[in-house]
Amino acid sequence: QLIEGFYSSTCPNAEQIVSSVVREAVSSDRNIAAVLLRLHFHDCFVQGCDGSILIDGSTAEKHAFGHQGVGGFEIIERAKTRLETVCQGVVSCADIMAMAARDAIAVSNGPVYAVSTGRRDGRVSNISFASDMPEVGESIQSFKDKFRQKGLSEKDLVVLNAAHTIGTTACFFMTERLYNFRGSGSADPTINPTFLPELKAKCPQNGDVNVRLPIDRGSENKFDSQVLKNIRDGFAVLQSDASLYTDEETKRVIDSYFGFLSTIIGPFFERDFVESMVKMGNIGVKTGSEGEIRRVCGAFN
Ligand code: HEM
Ligand SMILES: [Ca+2]
Ligand SMILES: [Ca+2]
Repeated sequence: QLIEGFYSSTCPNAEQIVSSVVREAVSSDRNIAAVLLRLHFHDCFVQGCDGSILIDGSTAEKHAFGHQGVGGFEIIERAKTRLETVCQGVVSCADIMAMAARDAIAVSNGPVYAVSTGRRDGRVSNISFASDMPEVGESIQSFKDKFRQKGLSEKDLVVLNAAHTIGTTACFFMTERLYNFRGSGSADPTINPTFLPELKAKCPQNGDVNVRLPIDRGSENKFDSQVLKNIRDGFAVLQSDASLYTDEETKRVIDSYFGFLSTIIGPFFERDFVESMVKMGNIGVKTGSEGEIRRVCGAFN
């Protein structure tokens, strides 16, 4: 139901406005690209891609534990404010996030693609509705189930997790993996032994959990398939990423991008990523007369 260029007559500059807001934000802080990409994912996984995550208030969804560390709200609001001055009440906050994620990928040297629009903003945002968010320490089976519930395959699971090719994580998400993996009292055995001391040095036990480290070692600002190589070689930073190589099915997906013929006949990571992003951007969308077009992204009308 979404279409490319939904705003081409009602707000012809919509995409350009979002893109310039994203570019400005990224030029003052590179990591904003990753933040915006993650924001769209977190929006889509709870109540669909409907802006539910943007609502302010103490009982709102954004405060759910599953959304820990999510940000970029002020960038979306800035784009919304500019859009309201040129086309009042036309562009949804849900679409702004989808466009911003697309632009964030592009500015990180990732694939450029047309984003479909026409999403409307939801009227529900509740702190207790975020249980669909996958959390870093869950099992691979649980990740498969949670993606499957959203209509996403094992391949989508792998390819979308490769969004971790850009961005950072707080040590907060590393503690269990480094010091008490699944209750073992020691580190995740899949961590390459040459990498473990490096990770432990960055995130010492009982150290500051707010310290951040790149998720894609050596390539955190570039949108590429390095993250999949890192996962294969034991250089995954997040436990959830590492778990993708502990399962036959998801392992096969990762390996498929490095096969002998993959550079010639595919599969091609960037093309597959776009395909999966488009699927993710369609989760539970509200269209037509459903929902509303918010005046500000942080509040219902
Ligand atoms: C099993 C699924 C996933 C899990 C468990 C997971 C977990 C995490 C965690 C723990 C972080 C660190 C957050 C922080 O410290 O602020 C993170 C960051 C990130 N995630 Fe995921 N993630 C998953 C899937 C995805 C997907 C599908 C996308 C997008 C398509 C995505 C995009 C990102 C990005 C771009 C960052 C970096 C954010 C930043 O630099 O602030 N993730 N993820
Ligand atoms: Ca949502
Ligand atoms: Ca990278």
